[in-house]
Amino acid sequence: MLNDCNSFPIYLFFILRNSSHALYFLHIFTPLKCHSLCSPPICDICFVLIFTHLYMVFEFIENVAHSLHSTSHVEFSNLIQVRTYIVCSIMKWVIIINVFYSFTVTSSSAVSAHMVASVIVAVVEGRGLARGEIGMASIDLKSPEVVLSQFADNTTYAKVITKLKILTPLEIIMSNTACDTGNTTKLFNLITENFKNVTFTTVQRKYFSETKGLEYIEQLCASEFSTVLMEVQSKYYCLAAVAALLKYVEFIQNSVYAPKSLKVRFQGSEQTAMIDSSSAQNLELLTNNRDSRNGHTLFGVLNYTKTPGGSRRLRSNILEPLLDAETINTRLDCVQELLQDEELFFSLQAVISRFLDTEQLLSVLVQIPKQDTVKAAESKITNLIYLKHTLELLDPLKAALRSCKTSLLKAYYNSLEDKRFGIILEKIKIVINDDTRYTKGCLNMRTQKCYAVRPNINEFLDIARRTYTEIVDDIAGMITQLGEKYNLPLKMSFSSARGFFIQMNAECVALPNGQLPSEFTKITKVKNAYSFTSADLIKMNERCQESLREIYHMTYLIVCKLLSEIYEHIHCLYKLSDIVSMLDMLLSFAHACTLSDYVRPEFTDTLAIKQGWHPILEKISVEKPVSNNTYITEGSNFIIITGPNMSGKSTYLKQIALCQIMAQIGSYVPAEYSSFRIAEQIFTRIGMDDDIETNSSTFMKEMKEITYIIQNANDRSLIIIDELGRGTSTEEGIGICYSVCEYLLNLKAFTLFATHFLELCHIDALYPNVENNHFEVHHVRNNSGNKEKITYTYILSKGHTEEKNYGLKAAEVSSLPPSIILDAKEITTHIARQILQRQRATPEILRQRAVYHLATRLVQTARNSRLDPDSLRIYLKGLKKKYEANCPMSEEAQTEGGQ
Ligand SMILES: Nc1ncnc2c1ncn2[C@@H]1O[C@H](COP(=O)(O)OP(=O)(O)OP(=O)(O)O)[C@@H](O)[C@H]1O
Repeated sequence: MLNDCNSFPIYLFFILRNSSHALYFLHIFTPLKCHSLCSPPICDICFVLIFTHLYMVFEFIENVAHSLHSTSHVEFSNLIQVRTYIVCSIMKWVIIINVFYSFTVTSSSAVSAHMVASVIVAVVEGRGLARGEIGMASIDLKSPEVVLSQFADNTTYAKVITKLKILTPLEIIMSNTACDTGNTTKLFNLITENFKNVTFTTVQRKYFSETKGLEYIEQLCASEFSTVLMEVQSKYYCLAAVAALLKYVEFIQNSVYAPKSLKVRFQGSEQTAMIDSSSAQNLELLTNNRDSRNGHTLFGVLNYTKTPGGSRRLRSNILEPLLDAETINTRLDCVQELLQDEELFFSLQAVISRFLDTEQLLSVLVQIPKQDTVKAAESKITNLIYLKHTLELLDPLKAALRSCKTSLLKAYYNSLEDKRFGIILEKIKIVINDDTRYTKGCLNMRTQKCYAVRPNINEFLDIARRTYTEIVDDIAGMITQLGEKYNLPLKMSFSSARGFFIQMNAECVALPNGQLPSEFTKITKVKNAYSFTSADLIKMNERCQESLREIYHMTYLIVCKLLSEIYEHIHCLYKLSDIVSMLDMLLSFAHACTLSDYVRPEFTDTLAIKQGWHPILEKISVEKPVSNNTYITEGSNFIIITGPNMSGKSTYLKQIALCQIMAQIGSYVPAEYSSFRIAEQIFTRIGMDDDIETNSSTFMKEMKEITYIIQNANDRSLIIIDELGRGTSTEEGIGICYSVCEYLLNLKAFTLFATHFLELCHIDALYPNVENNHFEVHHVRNNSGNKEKITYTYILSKGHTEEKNYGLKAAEVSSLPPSIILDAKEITTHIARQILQRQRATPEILRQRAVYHLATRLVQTARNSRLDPDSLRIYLKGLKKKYEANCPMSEEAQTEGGQ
């Protein structure tokens, strides 16, 4: 039964006296992690509790040691005693520092706290002939939305892995048949390999039942989203997955979802652009390759969101940009209006920043706990206060949106006119006090919860509250008396861990013997502030807790009744959370634009960027990056980019992909002008400089990535390839690059291909749709005139680079010893001479090559033109045969030319 913080039985409270002991106990004696909202292996609360307990133990020993010294006249120089005293003091401080550190870390990462994984995914694969057919269902524990998907995947299971990486799951569930002893499926192996840090759970195959899945959806799906039933009725695998998922979530959360309360959505892979996980990593969309903590990512550039929902939405949009130009333009219209109307921007931002996590709120509201624990009661009351707070923000939100002009903002305004919001608020106001509101600080919130329900609704509640008030007053009175007794400036304080305690500023107080009166216990001192308690105060705290538990229990019953009355209207909150997160994201886009001169993108058949720059580089560097132009059309859809090392090739390639993603999520773009063709997939193959793998595995990684691109690319893809073939020998590298290029040239995908193999540049002679571009560098001789220095312009120009041996030049700039560079130069010249000799050919071979290249080019032109390709091919084949009959090709030319 003890499987998580949320679900441990209530009797533990009594056995262990209070919840903190219970949590502590639970974490020590159960190896399972918390499933609620804390991350494995132990949640922050329990971490602090354990340290608090350790602290108390050491404090006790320290006090004993100290009192021995003062009372029994034992020499303090007694070695054991001194040691005990010192060790305990040190341990005490270590604990304080650790707890302090844990809080600092928690607060510093508060911005990203909502990014902590909270998604559980169930995956199932078809068997026999249906192998490769994948069903997936996921639920975010912070949001009551179930997302289903079903698709066919190939043997590399790239789609499943990509989808899972986008979801960043906390836990993955699969059927136990996927890993029968000694007989694991390929999908199982791939998932466990790729998600090493994710908890993996297998459940019996019988729970993957499509009939049960359909029943679940019929029961739980809110009527507004019930059309999903039509979509998924015959999608057996996603139904099977959702059955196992919901059963499992109910089990771990120890609660069931209220009927007709969940949003259920089917997500086909065709609505959003696909970005595979390694491309997302290469492009530094969410994590920076050098430092996973810093915000030098596309997310970091665009994230000025104020709510957790807004930030989650931005994250998911970056990973899955939109495909529909109309929807994107609707978003862009909003961003434009926000940029033009400053008042609208600031008033909207002010309201949005006051919203709490609406999705999480909904998620808790639609769950019915299986056991009525104090924690469950407290959480329901808190959430009702949050709900009131959220609904009270609707009027200011509507006021901010009232004068807006764009269709999306107007639609949002109209959605907020939904009468159900008013009905819910009215019902809440009948039961809950008008001045009950969400406030910061645990004592404030405790008071709000305690007095939330109006008086005269339940007379026992009123009596309990009076008792509670009297105890709190008694505590305050007792502390004042203690202050007067000892003539000390004592203050009453409260923390959720300690309850009420006493604080004193020691700055202007001279303590007799430098010590507090012996009546005070559990003394801690941080800077100049003493915190302590007394035996009486501890007793009063317990009485206070007791009466609070009663209050919570009675309030909970009233709140549950109220919630049962408003459940039927609660689905309008899905709409609200959608509106809030979307507005937050659009405001964030507008905010990013105000910090840098971005431009509104257009959507055409051409990728044209005038003076575009890299958005992340701009954030990192002091100076604005050098901007460049890009022009890719169907007629010239394959750009080869050359240039010396460090000239800016990779940066340029990434910049284009980032601009494309920004445009497709509805953001403005870092450029003077930009037009994009909607990309259905964005693929990148970019070598990582800090790859610690061996050369051979780097090569295998390259091959895997390129295979993935070849298998999945289509005419509407954007493909970025940087330094392919660098993990093997030059000849083989060129060979691989050449054949990959030829394959990709058959597609109308927009491809940018950066390479150091200058031999590839000649491919433009065969394919008219290939264009060569290069990065210019300048050579400057130093004062003595014998050493050359390269200056990088980062400017892209037409044609391929004329630079030779730039690797050697780059090496010269580095700290490689001059003798080695001299050797390298000699060897390079020798090899180059040998290659030249091998390449020398007779005039006849040269003539035949030229004719053959012409024929191939004609075929290519025919392929790219809109003429009837079959008749043209027959005509050209005839021509070729005729030519071969009259003038047979040499063996060399034939092998080179292929068919
Ligand atoms: N447009 C730019 N404006 C300013 N600085 C730039 C620009 N492009 C690149 N740089 C700087 O130059 C450095 C090297 O760029 P990059 O890695 O793109 O070169 P590269 O040609 O791909 O090098 P290599 O061939 O060795 O991989 C970057 O880290 C960046 O600091």
